Amino acid sequence: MVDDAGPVIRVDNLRMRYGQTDVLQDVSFEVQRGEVVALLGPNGAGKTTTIEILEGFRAPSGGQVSVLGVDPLAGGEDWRARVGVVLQSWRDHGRWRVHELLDQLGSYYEPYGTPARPRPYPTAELLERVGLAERARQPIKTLSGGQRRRLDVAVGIVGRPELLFLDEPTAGFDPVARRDFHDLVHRLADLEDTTILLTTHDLAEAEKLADRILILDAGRIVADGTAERLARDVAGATEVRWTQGGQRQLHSTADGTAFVRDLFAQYGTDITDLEVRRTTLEDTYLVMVARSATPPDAAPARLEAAR
Ligand SMILES: Nc1ncnc2c1ncn2[C@@H]1O[C@H](COP(=O)(O)OP(=O)(O)OP(=O)(O)O)[C@@H](O)[C@H]1O
Repeated sequence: MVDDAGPVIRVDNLRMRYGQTDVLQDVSFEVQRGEVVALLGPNGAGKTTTIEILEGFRAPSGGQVSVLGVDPLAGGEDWRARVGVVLQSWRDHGRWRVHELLDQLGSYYEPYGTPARPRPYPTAELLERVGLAERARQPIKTLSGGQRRRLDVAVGIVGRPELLFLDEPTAGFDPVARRDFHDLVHRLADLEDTTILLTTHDLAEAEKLADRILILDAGRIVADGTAERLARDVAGATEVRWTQGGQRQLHSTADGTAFVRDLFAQYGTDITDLEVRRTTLEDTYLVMVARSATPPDAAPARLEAAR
């Protein structure tokens, strides 16, 4: 029985152990319908393992997982048809033409179409969306690395999924392909109400795409919130730099505008070389990951705040 009322993803105290090594330890989070969530973390943090468990490709060692109201290990064909997965590059079927692969995979979704969610995505429209329209008749093995990755994205969304897992989707994309992909994600989320969980090492990309950020480090969730909230928690959301009396000054604050107003009210023309910069997700991420590596009794890591 599929439950559409609750969160699309619910993870409670998820644990994963390979041999003697705990790879995930008490991981808990939820993803609501229509949310775009970025799962970030250093190499080996457990991101792919988490996603593979949510996709039903791996059995966890402990805890509860529910995806679209179903335990992924027990998900049937109708459940799988609602979930899109962008895996590592599509290496089989190299002799097939691009459109043939999408036509073939798309036909599998036909019985699962509804008036509100026609399935599959028409191949021509899909190829247009992922920027492969001109490659439709080309054999897959002749595509470049970035073009294959675009095809991977097309394969992931051909069934017009309600929930889409993207594991490092833009690895190998050129800047134009990356921007097109960002437009596509916004379109899927805004127009098709697709819930998206993605991993990426590109923090600017995560900041641009995600409604919410989860940071996983050494198998534990160390942060969960919007990029703005995490920035405010770690330091001020804004960094203000200026020169006064020949000295360079730096201050982190939650409200850059109010701070700058006060600064000018107090010191007026003594202030020169003013720069106001929002704390980026990269700043926040680096502090969060450094903090989680710090022993509990040591002083917490903080962004530098002079003044
Ligand atoms: N099948 C397996 N058997 C044993 N250990 C594994 C297996 N799969 C993954 N691991 C280990 O689990 C840990 C987490 O791996 P995972 O691939 O989930 O990390 P990740 O966060 O996706 O990393 P990356 O950013 O490098 O892709 C790593 O230490 C990895 O070596």
